Amino acid sequence: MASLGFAQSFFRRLPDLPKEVQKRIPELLGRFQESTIAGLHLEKPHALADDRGRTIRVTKFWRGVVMAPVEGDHYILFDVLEHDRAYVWLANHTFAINSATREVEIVDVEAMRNVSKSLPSVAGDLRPGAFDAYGNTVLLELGIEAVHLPLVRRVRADTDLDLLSRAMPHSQHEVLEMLAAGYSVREVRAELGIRSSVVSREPDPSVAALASPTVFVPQSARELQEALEHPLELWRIFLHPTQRRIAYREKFAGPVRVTGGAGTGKTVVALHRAHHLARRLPEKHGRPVLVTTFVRTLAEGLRAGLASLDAVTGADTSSAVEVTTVDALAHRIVTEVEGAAPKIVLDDDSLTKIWTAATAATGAPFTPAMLRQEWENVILARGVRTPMDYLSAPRAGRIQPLTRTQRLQVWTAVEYFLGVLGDSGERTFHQLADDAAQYVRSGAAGDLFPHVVVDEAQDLHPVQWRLLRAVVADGPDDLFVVGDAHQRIYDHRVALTAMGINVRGRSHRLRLNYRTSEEILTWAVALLNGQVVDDLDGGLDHLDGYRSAFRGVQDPTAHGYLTAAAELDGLVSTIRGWLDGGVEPAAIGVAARTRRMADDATDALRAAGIEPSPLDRRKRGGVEIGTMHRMKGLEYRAVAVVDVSARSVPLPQAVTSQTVEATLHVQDLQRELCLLHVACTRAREFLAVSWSGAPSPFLKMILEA
Ligand SMILES: Nc1ncnc2c1ncn2[C@@H]1O[C@H](COP(=O)(O)OP(=O)(O)OP(=O)(O)O)[C@@H](O)[C@H]1O
Repeated sequence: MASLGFAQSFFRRLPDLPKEVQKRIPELLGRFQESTIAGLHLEKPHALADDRGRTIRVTKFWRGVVMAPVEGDHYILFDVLEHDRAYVWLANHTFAINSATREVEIVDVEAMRNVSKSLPSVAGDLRPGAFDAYGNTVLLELGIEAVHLPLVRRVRADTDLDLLSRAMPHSQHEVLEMLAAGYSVREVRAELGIRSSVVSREPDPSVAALASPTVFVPQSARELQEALEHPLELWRIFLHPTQRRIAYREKFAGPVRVTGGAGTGKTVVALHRAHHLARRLPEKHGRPVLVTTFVRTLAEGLRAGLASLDAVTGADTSSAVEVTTVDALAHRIVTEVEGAAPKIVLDDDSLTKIWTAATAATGAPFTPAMLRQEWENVILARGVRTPMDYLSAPRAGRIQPLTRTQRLQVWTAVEYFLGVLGDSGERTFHQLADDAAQYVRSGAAGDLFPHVVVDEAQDLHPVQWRLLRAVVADGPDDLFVVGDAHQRIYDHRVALTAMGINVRGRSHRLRLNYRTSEEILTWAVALLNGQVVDDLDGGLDHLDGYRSAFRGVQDPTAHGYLTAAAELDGLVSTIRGWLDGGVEPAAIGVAARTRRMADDATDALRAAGIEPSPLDRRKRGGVEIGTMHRMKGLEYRAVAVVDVSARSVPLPQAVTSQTVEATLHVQDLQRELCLLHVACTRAREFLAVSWSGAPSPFLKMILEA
C-alpha cells in the first residue's frame, strides 16, 4: 500500500480551491491506499526541475503536485493547481528536507537563479560579508543547505538578504535573518527548536519527509476528512516552532505578551494556548478559562476555532472556556451584581450632543471632542474620581497644557456629562468596564477566572485592562496577551506594566506572515512608511524580519477614477474578474473607510447581479462588504479597498485639527494609516486599492515609488 502525506503548502492552498476540487481530495488518499503504483496514474512531466516531481489528476482541470520517492512508496502532495500551472510549477521547483529542522522545503529554482544574478559578487565587493562571522559548519548545522552557501556568502547588506528571501526556503532564510538581527547561534537554535548539532541526513528523503513537522500523514480517510474540515487544528501539527513553544509551554510564571505583524498567527497561538490551558483545568473547576477579544464577530471566530481544536483532539473544552468580548463580560458582571441589566449609551452622536451641551453649559473654552478625549483618555483611563485627583493627574502625551483653572472647567463639564447620563440611568461601555472592575475588586462579583487570554490587545482601553487584570489573580499563566500596535484602530494606548501586567522576560514576537503574499505584504508595510508604534508596554515595536511565507501571483493594483460612480463600476469589474478566475464570492472582501461608501459598494454589486454580504448583517455567502473597522481580524483571498481618496482617508472628521491639539493630530493620522494597513493585510492573494478624485495622501509614497 502506498502512503500519501500532505505538505503544509497544500493546506495553505486548500481554502482557495473550488469546492468541487476540495471534495475530491479524500478520494485521492483512497487511490494511494488502495491502488498499485501503476494504478495511480501519476504522470512524469518532461520538463522537471526535480526528478521526483509528478502530477496526479484530481479533476479534469486540476492536478495534484506530488513528490515521488526515489524508492519505496511514500508520496507527498505539495499543491493542487490548474493543469498548466501544475506543469509550470514542477518545471521550476525542487524539493528538499531541511537537515536541522526536518521541514520539507520547496526551492524556486528560477527565482534562485535571478537572485544569483542580482547579488553582489564576492570578488568585486570589498565590503565584509554579512555572515563572515559564521563558518560553513555552523550555517550547515543551522539548516542552511550547502548549495545555498555560495549565495549566503555574497550577502553584504539588508537589501541582499531581502533579495534572498524571494527564493530561499523560508526556514533557512529565517535563520539568516535572526543572525543578521543579532541573535546568537544558541538563541537561533532555541527559538527554532534546532536540537542536534550534528548534521544528519536520512538515507531516503521521502521517508524523512513523512516524519517532517510540515507534512501531515493521515492514517485513515476519516483522519484526513477531519483535517480538511478543521484546518486550524493542523496548525497544531504545523505550528512554527516559535508558535508551538509559546502555545504549549508547560507554565509561564506570569503574564505573557505576544506581538507580531498582521497574519503572523497571533490568534492561532492564542487559541492553542487557551485550549491547552482549558484541557489542563481539573475536572471539577470553578470559572472557565476566559478568552476575550474586541468585537462579537471575532469572538464567534474564536469559538469556532476552539470547537475545531476539540473536534480533532477529541477533547471537550466547551465548559472549560468562555469566549466573550470585554464589553459583554463587563455587562454580565454588572448585571449579576446589580440584579438588572444596565442601560448603555450605544449611539455615538448622543454622546457628542451631551459634550456639546456640557461645553455650552459650563462656558468652558474647549471643543466637545477635546472634552471627550480628556474624559476618556485621562480621567477615566487613570481612574480619576475627584477634582483634587484630576488637578494632579499626569497628562502624558498631551502637549496642550491645562492651567489649574482650565482643569477645574474641564471637571465641571465632566460633572455635567455624568449628571446627564446619571439622570437617564445610562452608562457608556467604558464606564461599565470601570464599574465591573470595581465590583470584581470588592469581591462582589464572585470567583475569579483561572486564566485570561486576550486577543487584539492593542485596542483595549485602560479601564478594560483594569477589568481584565482584576478578574484573574496574579500568578503563573494568569494573562496571555496577543496584539499588534501597527493595527491599532482606536485611540487607546496603554503600557501593560502600568496596568499591573508585568510581561518582562515573557515577551515573544512572531515574524512570519502566513496570510498575505509577499507582494501584498511588501506593499502594506511600505504604506506604513516607517511609522513608529509602541510594543504595548511603553517601548517601541518594529517590523524587522516580518515577511511572508509565500510568494503570490500578482502585485497589488492601485487605480484612480474621475468620479465615485466610475470607481464603483471599476469595483464591479474587478470583482467580476476575480469571480471569473475561480475565487469564491465569500473569499472576496470589500473595505471602505465610511459606512456610506460600504453601502454604495453593496448597492453597486447588487445592481450588477453580484450577491453582497454586508458584514453588519448575519447573512453570509456573498462578497463580504464592510468598513475598514469591521475588517479587523478577518481574511479573504481577494480584497478591494475602495474610496482611498483624499477626502475619505484620513477621514477629516476623525482627525483632531493640528491647531487644537498637535499630539492628537499626529496620533489620529497614525490611527487612520493603521486602519488602511489593516484593510490591506486582510488579503491573501489579490489586493485592489482604488479611489476617485485625488488619491489619499497615504498612498503618496507608494504611487511615487
Ligand atoms: N504555523 C502556521 N502555518 C500555516 N498557516 C498558519 C500558521 N499559523 C497561522 N496560520 C494561518 O495564518 C493566517 C493568519 O493567522 P492569524 O489570524 O492567527 O494571524 P494574526 O496574527 O492574528 O493576524 P491579524 O493580526 O492580522 O488579525 C490564518 O489563516 C492562519 O490559519
